[in-house]
Amino acid sequence: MTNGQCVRVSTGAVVPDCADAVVQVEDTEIVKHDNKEELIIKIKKAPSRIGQDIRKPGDDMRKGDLLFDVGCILSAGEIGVINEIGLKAVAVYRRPKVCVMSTGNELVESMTEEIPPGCIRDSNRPQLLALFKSLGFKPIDAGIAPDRRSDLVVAIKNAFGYASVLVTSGGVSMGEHDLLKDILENDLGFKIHFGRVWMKPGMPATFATGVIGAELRCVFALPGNPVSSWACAHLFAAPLLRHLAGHLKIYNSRIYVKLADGVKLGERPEYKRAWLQMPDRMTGEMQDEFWKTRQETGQVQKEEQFELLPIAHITGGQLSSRLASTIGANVLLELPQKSDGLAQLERGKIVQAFVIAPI
Ligand SMILES: Nc1nc2c(c(=O)[nH]1)N[C@H]1C(S)=C(S)[C@@H](COP(=O)(O)OP(=O)(O)OC[C@H]3O[C@@H](n4cnc5c(N)ncnc54)[C@H](O)[C@@H]3O)O[C@H]1N2
Ligand code: MOO
Repeated sequence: MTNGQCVRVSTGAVVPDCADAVVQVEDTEIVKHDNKEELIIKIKKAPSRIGQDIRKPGDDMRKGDLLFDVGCILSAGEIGVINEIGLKAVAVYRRPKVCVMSTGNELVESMTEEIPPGCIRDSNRPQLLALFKSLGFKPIDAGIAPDRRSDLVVAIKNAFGYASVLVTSGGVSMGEHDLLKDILENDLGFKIHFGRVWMKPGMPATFATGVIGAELRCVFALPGNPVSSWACAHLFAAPLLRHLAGHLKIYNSRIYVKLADGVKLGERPEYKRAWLQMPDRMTGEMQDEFWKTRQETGQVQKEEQFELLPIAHITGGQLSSRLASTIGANVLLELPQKSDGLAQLERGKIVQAFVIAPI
């Protein structure tokens, strides 16, 4: 190629050394050709600068750039980059294993056709197994154990043959069959770090650690009420598992949301299940102001000024037994307990919420 000449290149192809800009084919016109090759090309729109549409080696990343920080999650994009640069091996954390066990004489396998009087289907184990799997951990089904000391001791010891973290549900409140805490402390010699939390649902949530087979073991003994075990798994068990998986950010993201309806406050701080409705688009006037502020100050104004906060709809009845209140929920609203001056929150009030599922 010399002055006044050009060649056709495809996107991504090598540009000849002597060329210093690329013109898009739609900005050119063939003036003359001999049925095999273009002979004269008219450039309708001249390149605006030297180097136009040429990517130089090192434009995407340079030697010495830090691409992945310790504790980062290898999602689709990161895996793409690993392959793009031909990295043959990366050091990763092992997915933590977690055993899930239901306890209770009243429980039967969920697929049982005829449920004997006084029995119920075990829904906690399948929901907790599903939750841990969806979060990227390796859940192990440790079955149903009856409320009998000797059986529970054997079942817990067995579970620790498969994983160092055990999540149980049921048997942690005040009933005569609620043996878990006593067994952990007295039969297994575990230390109970907390055994009651001032929250709803999940007040009897228990966390204990101990040594079995020369290894540190952790137990979350969660309340049997299905929503209680579900909420405590999100709030307590998932952060520990994320920590073991090497995540730097172990807690669920917290965001501000606006209540779609007024809500009465309870005796305990409460995590209500809710789904988020994204607010309507900004009006034209709001948009003008939004962009003007951004241009002038480089700052985005507080979102609530633009009515941009998501609106939280509580998912019907919030009894700890009503597992259907988890259907479609993507946040846990953090509501304070009622106090002398505050018995309810009005519609439109802004509260904080833990994100528990894609919004
Ligand atoms: N006297 C008191 N009673 C209760 C208290 C209290 O402080 N004093 N706390 C209440 C709270 S809060 C909760 S939460 C529950 C938790 O009790 P447990 O953890 O001992 O759970 P269970 O009694 O075993 O079960 C409660 C409830 O949930 C059902 N359940 C249990 N496991 C499953 C399962 N795998 N799948 C589906 N449903 C399950 C069980 O049948 C009971 O109906 O205690 C309150 N009581
Ligand atoms: O705290 Mo319990 O979990 O209300 O039902």
